[in-house]
Amino acid sequence: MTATLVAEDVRRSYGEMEALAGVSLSVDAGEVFGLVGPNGAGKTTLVRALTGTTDAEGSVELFGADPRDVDRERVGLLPQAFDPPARLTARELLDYYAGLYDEARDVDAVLSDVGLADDADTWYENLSGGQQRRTCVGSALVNDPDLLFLDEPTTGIDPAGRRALWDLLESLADGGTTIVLTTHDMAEAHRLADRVGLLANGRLVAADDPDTLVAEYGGESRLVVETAADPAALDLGYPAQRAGDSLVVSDVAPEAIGDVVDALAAAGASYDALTWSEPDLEDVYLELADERGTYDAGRRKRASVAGDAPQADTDGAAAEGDR
Ligand SMILES: Nc1ncnc2c1ncn2[C@@H]1O[C@H](COP(=O)(O)OP(=O)(O)OP(=O)(O)O)[C@@H](O)[C@H]1O
Repeated sequence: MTATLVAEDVRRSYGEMEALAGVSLSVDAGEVFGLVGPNGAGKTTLVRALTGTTDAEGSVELFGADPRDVDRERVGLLPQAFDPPARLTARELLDYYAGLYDEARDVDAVLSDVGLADDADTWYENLSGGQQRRTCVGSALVNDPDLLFLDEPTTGIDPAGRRALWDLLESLADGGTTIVLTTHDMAEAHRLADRVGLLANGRLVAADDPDTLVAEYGGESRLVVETAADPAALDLGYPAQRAGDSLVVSDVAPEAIGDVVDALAAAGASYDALTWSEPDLEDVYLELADERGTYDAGRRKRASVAGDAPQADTDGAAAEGDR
């Protein structure tokens, strides 16, 4: 497989602040690479370094060349912050961007791809936030790029529109387009990305296919039982800890849920609800981005303000019950 993008030891500081602390990354032709990480982790700075729109140390090559020397017909970029002229219609804006390229796609086809066929003649300023974002996505597609950078493309887009955009990105990837996508939506990253990279404090702390990341870092399945019962008085056969109004029972396989129900019945413990969930990419994110502590601490603080502090437990997973 040929690498479309190769970055080595990319560093970028703003004054004393090290936004990128040495990121190395390779993305193959036709691959979709999802970049996730907390606010301020450096995702946008990395996209800018990879596209040559900010100066950075280290080396970046797109199609074997410096990003600033690459034929711009081959690259599409949707920046996170994009503020096109407000008094142009969606069609006029895409016409304008299409005019910057020697070979552009048919603008009506792009408008249709991003779900704007019916609103194409509305001024940008009169489009809703989600429609504006669709217009911006369209502007990154007009040159039919071989390599597409999308910095939070679905922010503000409604669920149906988001899924339509996912379908569009999947069809582009199926057609061979290489895509680098940043997102805070873990379902989006899992669905679209062949590999997900997690950036934290300017460092890529993991990069792998989503299922491998979940298996490696997602932790155990959880059975959340809404009950006042004391776990010490139950013989559940699985580790259980209290989290607010619930017991979180770990590592119960779906076929063993009945055993837990039987154990609750045997102890005469009543419960209001029972929810089983598998770990997912969000658990990986919380684990690797070191956000689990922040999340739980926030919950403990809110609960104690409400006078109902969840009981702290040994591994800090006190409040996982209602995720
Ligand atoms: N132009 C700039 N001048 C000074 N500091 C900057 C600049 N751009 C980014 N930073 C800082 O660099 C760090 C990384 O920012 P960046 O925008 O890359 O994060 P991000 O992961 O994209 O965040 P978000 O998820 O909020 O979009 C932050 O601390 C930010 O304040």
